[in-house]
Amino acid sequence: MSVPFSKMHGAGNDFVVFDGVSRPIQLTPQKIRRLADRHFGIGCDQVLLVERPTTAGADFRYRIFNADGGEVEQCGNGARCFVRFVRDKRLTAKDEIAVETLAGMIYPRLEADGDVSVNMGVPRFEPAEVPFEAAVRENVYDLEVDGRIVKASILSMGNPHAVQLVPDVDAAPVNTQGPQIERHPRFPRRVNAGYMQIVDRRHIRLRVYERGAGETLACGTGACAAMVAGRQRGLLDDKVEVKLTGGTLRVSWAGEGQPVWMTGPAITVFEGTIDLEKL
Ligand SMILES: N[C@H](CCC[C@H](N)C(=O)O)C(=O)O
Repeated sequence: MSVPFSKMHGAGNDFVVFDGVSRPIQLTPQKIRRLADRHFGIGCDQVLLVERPTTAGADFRYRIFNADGGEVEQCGNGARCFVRFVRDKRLTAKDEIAVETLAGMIYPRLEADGDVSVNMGVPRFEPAEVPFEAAVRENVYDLEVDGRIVKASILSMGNPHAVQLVPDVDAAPVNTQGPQIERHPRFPRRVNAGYMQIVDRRHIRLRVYERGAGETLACGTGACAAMVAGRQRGLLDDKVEVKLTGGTLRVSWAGEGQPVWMTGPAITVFEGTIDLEKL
């Protein structure tokens, strides 16, 4: 049975998006891996499935599957593409949408210039969210990797992040050390490994080795986590431009207990149909 999909990206982090509202769509981990495969499938970092909400007050439920087939709690670039998708598919006429995710509610908003802003919720540091005591100052922890100690800010944007400060992202060991951090024994649900270079108090450069996807051209929750980490260390102001390989995101955070806002592009590249039974 052929199913329509949209191929989309947010700053180069790319997605295959399905409408599970108009008709139910069943996706298994094996089918997700095939869909995400850049040779045997369509190719993407994550697959997004839009569904009817299961909680009162939500307009939609939005499910996120990494290229490795695992379902995860949150995806920032995906949330922006979700808004573009439901508006273009006329599944809603709202500008601000209440969206249910595994990490709780988020509230993305379509801006007049076509960009999308997302209230990504309050960053979390407690042990239930990250497997470290939150007593450490600025949430910077020692991680032993390859016999050496690396210092990383550990926090959750609904999904777990370990963010390091590096002098030059171009020279950062994203694809050698990143996989080791992703699967570090201190992270029972694995983790997204961020490498942040501070340009000045309002500009950072960032690369992320994503849990379940590898290095992506952009990571929205990673951009939020990096900005929070930098701000907690007293190195960043409350509004920051995050330059990633695939584009630039704008992140703002007023501080402890406040939500993080992220703004950036959401692009539909092409539409297609695919027979999921043949995958
Ligand atoms: N790899 C992430 C999910 C996608 C996040 C990223 N694509 C974003 O834009 O936030 C994780 O396993 O938590």
